[in-house]
Amino acid sequence: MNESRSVLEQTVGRIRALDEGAMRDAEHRLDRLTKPPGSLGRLEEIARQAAGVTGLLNPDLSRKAVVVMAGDHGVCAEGVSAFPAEVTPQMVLNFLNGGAAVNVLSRHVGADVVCVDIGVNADLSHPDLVVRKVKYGTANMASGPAMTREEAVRAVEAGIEIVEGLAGDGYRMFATGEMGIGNTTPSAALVVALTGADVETAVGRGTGIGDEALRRKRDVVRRALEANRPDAGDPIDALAKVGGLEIAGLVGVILGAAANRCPVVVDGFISSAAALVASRIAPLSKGYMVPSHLSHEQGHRLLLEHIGLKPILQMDMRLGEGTGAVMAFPIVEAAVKLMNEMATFESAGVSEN
Ligand SMILES: Cc1cc2ncn([C@H]3O[C@H](COP(=O)(O)O)[C@@H](O)[C@H]3O)c2cc1C
Ligand SMILES: O=C(O)c1cccnc1
Repeated sequence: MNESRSVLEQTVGRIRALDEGAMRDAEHRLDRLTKPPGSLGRLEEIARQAAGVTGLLNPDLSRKAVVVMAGDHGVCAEGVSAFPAEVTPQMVLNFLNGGAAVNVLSRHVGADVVCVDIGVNADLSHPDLVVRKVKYGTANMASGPAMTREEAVRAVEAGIEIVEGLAGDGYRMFATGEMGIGNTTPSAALVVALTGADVETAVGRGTGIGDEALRRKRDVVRRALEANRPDAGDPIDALAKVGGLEIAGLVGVILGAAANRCPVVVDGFISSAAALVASRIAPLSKGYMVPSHLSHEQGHRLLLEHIGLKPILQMDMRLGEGTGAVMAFPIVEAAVKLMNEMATFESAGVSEN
């Protein structure tokens, strides 16, 4: 029976609810620590979540990777970004040479950057580049589907397989990152298609477009939804018609992390659009998501509220690449350390009340 199920179906089938017993043990432990109950705020919530995700009170999350999915977008032809599409392959080389913001932050926190060509519109080669190219960029969604359903599933499965490989190599915590000029446009289209949000709220300035381009971008999203009529009840249909290859790859990263009982830290607007799709494909995957920051991108607040994720940081960042997610890695590790290394009232001889 199992052989006939796709990698995606098998992966979704492996995702379990968080470990209630481990979360109860975590709560009990947190309440014994030398502090007023609840006084470590979100750090306590994160520690409890880490226990539920891994099934362990003291998981070692020190091996961590940000998976940066790169892909191009046919919709760039409509003038929706402040930058030209050539920047996508140029930035991929920058990631591989260690010079992008996500590289600096990853070195700072001890994380590895895994850069994946899942749909860049150029032939790139580098010993560290993971090539899982589904096609040379999406088609222009303003006039037809960005990709076929089969292509979308292949991109999701590439993300799953990359995380499976990394988990096999001992990685225990993941972050979502992306690079793809134009990708705030499909991200916003997915938000509108799957949440019913209005275009004015969901579509923002991305890399920093002016008022005229913003009007054009909103019109492009309306045209894409009109031309493709994505099915709000079918997340893969929406992903294929108005999504992107790197967004699909990140859906796979999130589902793969959840199936492997690893926390996955979700970056900004584009990554959260992937998280929305993942949560619709596999509602249980939500428990494995750790929100990182509230992006400056306009639609992000609504998107996170819709998924039910409360951002940890608010730094007015709007870069993507996984930068906000990587910044949150040490917070997750700190939460776990507090739960395990602090003295309890008993062990320290501190009076409780
Ligand atoms: C040099 C540069 C580096 C980036 N790193 C991430 N992005 C971010 O900007 C893009 C999305 O914005 P839009 O939809 O407006 O094109 C994505 O590639 C995203 O990762 C960058 C953009 C630029 C220009
Ligand atoms: O929030 C993000 O991830 C984002 C916002 C604007 C441009 N690129 C990325």
